[in-house]
Amino acid sequence: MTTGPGAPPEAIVRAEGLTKTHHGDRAPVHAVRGVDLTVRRGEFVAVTGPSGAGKSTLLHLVGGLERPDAGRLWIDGERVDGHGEARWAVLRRRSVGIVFQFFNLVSHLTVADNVELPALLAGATPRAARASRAELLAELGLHGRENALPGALSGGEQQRVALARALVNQPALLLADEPAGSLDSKGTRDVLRLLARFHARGQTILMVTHDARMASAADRVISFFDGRVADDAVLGDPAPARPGVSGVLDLKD
Ligand SMILES: Nc1ncnc2c1ncn2[C@@H]1O[C@H](COP(=O)(O)OP(=O)(O)OP(=O)(O)O)[C@@H](O)[C@H]1O
Repeated sequence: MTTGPGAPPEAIVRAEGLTKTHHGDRAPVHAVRGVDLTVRRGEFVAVTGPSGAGKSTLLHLVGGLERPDAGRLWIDGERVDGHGEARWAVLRRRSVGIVFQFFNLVSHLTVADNVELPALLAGATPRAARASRAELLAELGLHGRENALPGALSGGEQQRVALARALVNQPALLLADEPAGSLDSKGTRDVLRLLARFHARGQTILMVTHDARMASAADRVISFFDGRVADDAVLGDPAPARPGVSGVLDLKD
């Protein structure tokens, strides 16, 4: 696929008729009912909706954490709905970073190791993994915390480590499932600013959130209801990629 002036924006996510029914102890739950969705390169898309609407299931399908019962899915141009776990693991390492509400850091690994691990698994040399980790942690205001264990950090700091881990392989797509859902208002603001900053540099983001303030940081808000897209609204012109934006985030206020 091509990018460049005049080229149509690429679809990083394309889903057609995506369907997932959960079979738990009780009656089947039709969590995602034939969803069509396109997320283009550089977009920041928020998915909102009431509890139980199927938002997390949709995100899990797009990240390969759950498998669809029906429908077709492409990630960064690759047809993936038939992928098994091994191929998804490779795809996630290369192309999809995920941040969760409760961070999911490896508790017995240092901050540095948590961030370097996915780079090493993706085939980076130890030296390159260290360099990427150092750059990201500095950018996220975590310089000096490299040797800490996650349990010694605040929730906001842990989420910033999780963000560094998700971005260390420069994924085409960042998925975020309630990324500020367990943070206080300062932590929420920090995560918002970070997502906005990476988005301003061209990072494609698909985020599930209950929080209207979080959603308002996106270019586009999809309202999800009862397993379906109820509304799909573009909030403004998508922010153009600004490769020159850089600097250490001010996380003091
Ligand atoms: N593994 C599972 N087994 C059985 N039912 C499930 C499973 N995962 C989700 N569900 C059910 O599927 C429906 C959609 O859940 P999902 O978590 O996707 O919704 P959500 O919109 O993200 O909700 P919330 O905002 O509360 O996280 C809910 O009724 C939920 O109880």
